[in-house]
Amino acid sequence: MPEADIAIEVEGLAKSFGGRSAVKGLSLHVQRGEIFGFLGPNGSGKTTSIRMLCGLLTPDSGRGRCLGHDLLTESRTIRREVGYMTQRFGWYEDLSVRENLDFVARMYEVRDRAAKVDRTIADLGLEARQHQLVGGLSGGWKQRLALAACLMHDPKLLLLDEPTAGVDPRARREFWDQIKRLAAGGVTVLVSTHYMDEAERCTRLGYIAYGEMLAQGTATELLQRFGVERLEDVFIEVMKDLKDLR
Ligand SMILES: Nc1ncnc2c1ncn2[C@@H]1O[C@H](COP(=O)(O)OP(=O)(O)OP(=O)(O)O)[C@@H](O)[C@H]1O
Repeated sequence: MPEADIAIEVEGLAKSFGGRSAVKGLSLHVQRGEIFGFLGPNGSGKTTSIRMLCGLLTPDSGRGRCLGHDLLTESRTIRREVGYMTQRFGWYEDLSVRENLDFVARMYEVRDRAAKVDRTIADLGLEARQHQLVGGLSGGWKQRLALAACLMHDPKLLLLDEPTAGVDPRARREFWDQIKRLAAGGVTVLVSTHYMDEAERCTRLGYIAYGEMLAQGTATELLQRFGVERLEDVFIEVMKDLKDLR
């Protein structure tokens, strides 16, 4: 596969905190334009993995590349080129929608900043509320704004950590429509989720528990491999295998 077609290729990434292992040897290959879903119980290492992939956390061991840049030596470049949406959106609640977006655009040194902020506000349909404080927006709007903000510098790789937690079904559907459009345009997406209907929308899935990637594949492959009909049952089977191994 030509290198340009691979967005993420990492081998054996590991990270411990205070002697406790959070991620144990994560290996992952994600092709450009894929939507890769991270599934796993709370505390299984999804956020830690995502932070290593976007250059925010240095792995204790392992190696690899994101968007062709070395994870260990070019983490600054990676940080500038990926869009990372955290579980908590991290808005300045006492600044307006426009001020928040302008801040993000400055941080990423977006060219034609004012025009980009204007376009983002128009795309969101938030013209009438651009001067409203973010603290007064609903959860659904904050989430839309968060996605728009992490797209301002036109990243080729999006890392989304439980991006739809706590938003209503309609907002989730709109969110996923946008993700599909972005992926069709060549953006690679890695998304962690606890929702099985979202897992079904991913091109491939990885199940993580206790810091280990226990199974990977398309939804169809995983259902066949474990002889079950629903993705949540794959999860149960994966956890059973884990118990047998311990
Ligand atoms: N900065 C940190 N300092 C100490 N321990 C940490 C830190 N970050 C994560 N951990 C620990 O590492 C483990 C993995 O956490 P992580 O947040 O990566 O899991 P997760 O799969 O994203 O969980 P969730 O679904 O709840 O978000 C947990 O035991 C967590 O307490």
